[in-house]
Amino acid sequence: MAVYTDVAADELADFLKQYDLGELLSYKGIAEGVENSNFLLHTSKGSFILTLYEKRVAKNDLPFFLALMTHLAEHGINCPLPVKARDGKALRELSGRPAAIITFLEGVWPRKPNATHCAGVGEALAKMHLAGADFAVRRANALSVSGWRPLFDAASDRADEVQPGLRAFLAAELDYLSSGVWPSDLPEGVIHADLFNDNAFFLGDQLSGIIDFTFACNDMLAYDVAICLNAWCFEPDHSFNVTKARAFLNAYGRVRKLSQAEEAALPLLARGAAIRFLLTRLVDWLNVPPGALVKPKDPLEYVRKLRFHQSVTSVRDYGLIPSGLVA
Ligand SMILES: Nc1ncnc2c1ncn2[C@@H]1O[C@H](COP(=O)(O)OP(=O)(O)O)[C@@H](O)[C@H]1O
Ligand SMILES: N[C@@H](CCOP(=O)(O)O)C(=O)O
Repeated sequence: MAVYTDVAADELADFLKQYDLGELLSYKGIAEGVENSNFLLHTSKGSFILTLYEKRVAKNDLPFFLALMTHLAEHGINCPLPVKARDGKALRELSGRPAAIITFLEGVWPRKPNATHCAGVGEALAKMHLAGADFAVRRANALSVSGWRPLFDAASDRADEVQPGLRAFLAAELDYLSSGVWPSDLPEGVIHADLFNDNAFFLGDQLSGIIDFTFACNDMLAYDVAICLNAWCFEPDHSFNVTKARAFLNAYGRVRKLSQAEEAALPLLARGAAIRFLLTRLVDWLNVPPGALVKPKDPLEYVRKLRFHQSVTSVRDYGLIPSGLVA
């Protein structure tokens, strides 16, 4: 459950007076997510999500996220829209945190994703990549290679408390990934960077929309593919599900074809994507703020994923026939 900052009812009612959203009927903290404090609001005009931006989000980046959601929604991507207050501004402050209200998206995220869900996400991710092509605002990825070392430094002293040998494992992988092997010449654009199953909503097997753009940034499009491969294509026992990977990658490729270079880089990008989430989870695991209603996510899940990608040599292992080869 993620509520780091609580909001009192009278404070919220006052806050809502700045909007044209009617009267507050009820609100509650949302028992999901780990990054920000989220509340579901019911007003006389409908349902909305209130987000109070916390820890990892730099205030300067918030206009990027809000403008991106608006841009994507205007380009046919089903995602929440920031709600503007009467003064025309969506970004405000509440309980000492930057805050915004966004529209409520119908659907539920899949607790047990199947290959059809994976295909839906592949298609949506590729459409998002195309829709972001003419988004003019830029935001560098603060959690790419150069951002991993500070996370490691923040957690390394206590890493072995979580799993013996974890510190050395992470140090070796970081050394490898920062030794000049990380790609720099693949197609770039706006990436979601956190399209996990709790950020993709479905009605039945049909994707109804995507949420949570608080890690969105400019980076390699194939890196976003690698993040999803990790998030969607492993089983609860941490084995890789090649059927789901094939469904995801083929659906992505039908909308935006991966180049040969992008395909070839996938194992490396998936290693990077694995260590990025391993490290943020590890830091969070070791630093739960006292009193916060949050269930930190398991960093060790990503150790197993990382080991899998270390053993991959070809996209065939992901269920793909390499481009340029006849089936
Ligand atoms: N626009 C939305 N419509 C419906 N539910 C939402 C919306 N945004 C967030 N939620 C709910 O809040 C939860 C946490 O939101 P999320 O943005 O993932 O959290 P965080 O800000 O911590 O990353 C989601 O899993 C979902 O249940
Ligand atoms: N997806 C991340 C955690 C942050 O995302 P949220 O949407 O759950 O707040 C992970 O799984 O480590």
